[in-house]
Parts: sequence; C-alpha cells; structure tokens
Amino acid sequence: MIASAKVNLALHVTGRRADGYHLLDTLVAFSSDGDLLEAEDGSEDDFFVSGHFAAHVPIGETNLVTRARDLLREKFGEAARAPVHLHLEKNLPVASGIGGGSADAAAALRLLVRHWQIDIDEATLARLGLSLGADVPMCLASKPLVARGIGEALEELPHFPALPLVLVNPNIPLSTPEVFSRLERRENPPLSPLGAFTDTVSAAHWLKEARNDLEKPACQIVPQIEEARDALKEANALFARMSGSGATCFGVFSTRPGADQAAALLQERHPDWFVLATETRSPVPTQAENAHVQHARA
Ligand SMILES: C[C@@](CO)(OP(=O)(O)O)[C@H](O)COP(=O)(O)OP(=O)(O)OC[C@H]1O[C@@H](n2ccc(N)nc2=O)[C@H](O)[C@@H]1O
Ligand SMILES: Nc1ncnc2c1ncn2[C@@H]1O[C@H](COP(=O)(O)OP(=O)(O)O)[C@@H](O)[C@H]1O
Repeated sequence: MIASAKVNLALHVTGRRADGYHLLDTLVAFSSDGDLLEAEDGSEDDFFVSGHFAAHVPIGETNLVTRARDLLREKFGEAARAPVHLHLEKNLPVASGIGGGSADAAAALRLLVRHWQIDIDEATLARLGLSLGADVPMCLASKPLVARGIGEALEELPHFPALPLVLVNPNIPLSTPEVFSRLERRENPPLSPLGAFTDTVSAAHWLKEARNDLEKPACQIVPQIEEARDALKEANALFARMSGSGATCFGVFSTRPGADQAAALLQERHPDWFVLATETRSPVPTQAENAHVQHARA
C-alpha cells in the first residue's frame, strides 16, 4: 500500500487550543508517490525498513507503524492477535513537513484492518488515527481536502485537479513543535473562499494569494528553505511554497513533463538535495483508472 506524501498547498494558523495545539485552516493534497507498506502473515511480529531514508526511521516505541499495529491490538484484542510481518520502504525524507510518519501510520491502520478483517467504521478509524497524530486523519483520507481544527475536521474537495509538482528538501530535518513555538502571530485570517479550481492554472492562481504561516519561523531555523523555494521558482514553477512545518518545498508546474524536466535540472544543480517530480492524486479518476475499474468489474 502506498503511503502518499502530504502536501500542505496552503496552511493558515488561525488560533491555539487551551492544550497548546494550533488551529489550522489548510488545503492539502497527496502525491502519487510515497512510502510503501506491506503486511503478511508470520510466525512472530516483525518490522523491517528498507529504502533511501531507512536509516532515519526511529525503530521501537516511537515508530508510527508499530504504534498503529499496537493500537489496533489494544482496541480489538483477539481479532488483531495474529503475528504480522510489516515491511516499510521509506522513500520520503523524515521530519520534513510532508507527513511521511503520519502517512505510514494511516497506511498501517488501513492495511492491518484489511489484513485482520476488522470491522471498523471510518469515523472510529479516524479517531484512532488522531490519537497517533494530528495529520493521521487527513492521511487516512489521502484525497484533496481542507482540514480544520488541529487536522481532524475534514472537508473533501471532489473536483480538485491533479497538480504536477516538484518536491525539494535540502535534507535538513525540522522539528514540528519547534516551528510552531516560533510563531509570532497565532491568530491569522483563514483561507479565502475556495475557487472553482477547474485546472492547474486556476488552482495556482488561487494558491498564490494564500500562505503558509509556518514558513517564516521555519526559515529562521533553516535558512536553506528559502534557497530551495527560490530554486523551484527559477526552474519555472507557477509558484512555490513550503509544506507543513518544513523543510520540504513544493513547486506547481503547468505540465508533468515540465515538472520532470525541472526536477532533473534541480537534482543536477543540487546533488545533495531530495528532489522528486510527482503529481497530486486527483479525486476524479483518470481514464486509465476508469478503464482499470471497468476491467476489474467485468
Ligand atoms: C504542521 C503539520 C501540518 O499538516 O504537518 P507536518 O509539518 O508535521 O508535516 C501538522 O499539523 C502536524 O501534524 P503531526 O505531525 O501529526 O503532529 P502531532 O504529532 O500530532 O504533534 C506534534 C507536535 O506539533 C505541535 N502541533 C501539531 C499540530 C497542531 N495542529 N498544532 C501543534 O501545535 C504540537 O506541539 C505537537 O506536540
Ligand atoms: N514511520 C515513520 N516515518 C517517519 N518518521 C517517523 C515514523 N515513525 C515515527 N516517526 C517520527 O515522526 C516524526 C515526524 O516525522 P514525519 O511525519 O516524517 O515528519 P513531519 O511531521 O514533519 O511531516 C519524526 O521525528 C520521526 O522520528
């Protein structure tokens, strides 16, 4: 199962709860690329991590995949008892504002619910996810959406277009709480009313007027974020911004070949950066997906 990267196309911090968590108004989409998680029967539990960023993944009690497994066991007892081998291919940089850990947790919940054939409704699954992290409910949805509250109030956007993107990270991890703690203002205006978003250009036009309120504090900690964002603009992105609490930046491109070309150029100029050409997953099935569904139904 793919654990898609989460991209906060816009992120407005609108307040703070009494417990210190920040209230957000964020437009989010998910990329067609990400980590990969697989589950199969085993004689005992096992968790194996491979992939480019495997060495950065914490193993043990803090790992979000094994925490998701243990949470289902706690909640469903006997039904979730069978030992399971989990294999994570870690392709996304860790602590980078694209929710790799949360996406892995969401994929683990979905995969294990299927593996153990647990009967659970979406609302209960989202509540369990939220107990693992504020981003987990949106990663469970993994569709274009607006998230409010601390990330638990989701409004799906059924007509949001697929956006060609390039993700760039200077390979410097950033702590989410540290970025939030440096915010100068916590009561900021919410997102403007959403446009019709018929295509990439209209979406990019609306997005340009929005913000990521975490970008300024993140740049104070990691100034290389500005360099990454500016490099995307120089590579002809329609616009570029930081995702989440950083340090990953994304550029929106008019076409997928344009994104591929820009990514190749950026990787050549910055061999030590993480650079990925991808696109956001659209809720509207592509012709190829439609054909696949029809074939599967036949
Ligand atoms: C900022 C965002 C935007 O999507 O993404 P990332 O940069 O992590 O990808 C999220 O809100 C991150 O969600 P997530 O990474 O799941 O956060 P959690 O593990 O629940 O919280 C980590 C810490 O971040 C802070 N936190 C998180 C979410 C939130 N709405 N307000 C906060 O103040 C809190 O200090 C909390 O202790
Ligand atoms: N499977 C996992 N993959 C990545 N990070 C994980 C995982 N499990 C736990 N973590 C921890 O979660 C934290 C947040 O990681 P991640 O979700 O990648 O970043 P962000 O919240 O900035 O998007 C990291 O500090 C990392 O140590």
